[in-house]
Amino acid sequence: MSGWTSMILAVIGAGGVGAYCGGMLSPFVNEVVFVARGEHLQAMRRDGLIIQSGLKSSHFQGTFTDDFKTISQADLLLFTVNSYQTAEAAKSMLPYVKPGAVILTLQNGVDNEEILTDLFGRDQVISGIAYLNVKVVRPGVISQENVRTFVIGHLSENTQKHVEFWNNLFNKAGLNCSQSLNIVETKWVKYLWNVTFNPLSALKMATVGDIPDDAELRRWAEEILRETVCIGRALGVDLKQEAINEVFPIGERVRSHKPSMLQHREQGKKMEIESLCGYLVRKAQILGIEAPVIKEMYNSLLAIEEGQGR
Ligand SMILES: NC(=O)C1=CN([C@@H]2O[C@H](COP(=O)(O)OP(=O)(O)OC[C@H]3O[C@@H](n4cnc5c(N)ncnc54)[C@H](OP(=O)(O)O)[C@@H]3O)[C@@H](O)[C@H]2O)C=CC1
Ligand SMILES: CC(C)(CO)C(=O)C(=O)O
Repeated sequence: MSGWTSMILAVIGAGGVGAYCGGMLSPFVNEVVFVARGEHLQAMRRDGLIIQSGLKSSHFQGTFTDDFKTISQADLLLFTVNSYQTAEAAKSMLPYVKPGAVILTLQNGVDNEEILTDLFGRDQVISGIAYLNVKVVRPGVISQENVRTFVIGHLSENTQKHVEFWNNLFNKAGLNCSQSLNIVETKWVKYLWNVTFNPLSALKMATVGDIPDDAELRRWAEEILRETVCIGRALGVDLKQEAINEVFPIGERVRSHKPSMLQHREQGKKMEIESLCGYLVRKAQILGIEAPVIKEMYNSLLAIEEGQGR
């Protein structure tokens, strides 16, 4: 791969995570194409992208578009749509991704990689985790608070050089990034946490700290964790006991946090139910594993979303 400064970066889904990363990376590449839509796109076209971080507000320019043809010259593609949008966005970009371009997904969940590699092959996709707290506060404006840490890794050894490239680019832009030699396992460790806390918090409108404080909610969370570990291990993921033991202590450190699923419910937005619960329900069924609590979460959350008119 040539130097960063000659590279074109396309952000597929320039909402919170995508626009934040695209903006931060923009001084270090030749051009950034931000793929977005709706009012958020209109605002960025009119006023550029604004990122608010603490008291600082920064302004970024780029190509703002909803036309996937515009990504055809991109060398690097950052894939940051919500997981329920993955299949549709990936199919829309498929005809325009040039040979040799590398796609990095920073989405939550563990099912997006499967969809992307089915379409693009394992040598064109790498995976990562964003430990971030960003959101679109109003069209064209992203807020970022506290952490900004990333871990990325290959899905095929042939792409390790691309991982090193992205890792250097992120660090150059001040986005603390490290590499994992087993990104699937690293993603599952974050997934264990998300599955334990997000669905329950959305269902009960509870903060992270409310869950261990209530005996019944804690018992459910423990069951969800146990079922998820069972499914993960049956899928061949080496989930270590130390990582499992850390799930509740991490929850204690972020007691007042409202997981993204709860935030989405409160805002009347679609929740990542399929990626967090549906995926596990389907895998459990294929593997012949009992997962009654996850199944219950899944059905209850779908009913809530249905009730919201979706
Ligand atoms: N926000 C955070 O702090 C973190 C989020 N994540 C994960 O990152 C992923 C993205 O989250 P986040 O950035 O918050 O989500 P956002 O909803 O803010 O961003 C996704 C963006 O992609 C756009 N989009 C989706 N499909 C298309 C399409 N076909 N064409 C054009 N634009 C499209 C959406 O538009 P529209 O709104 O119109 O659908 C939206 O603007 C999720 O998996 C999330 O769990 C991970 C860590 C932290
Ligand atoms: C890590 C954390 C808590 C960051 O918001 C998250 O992934 C979520 O809320 O879904």
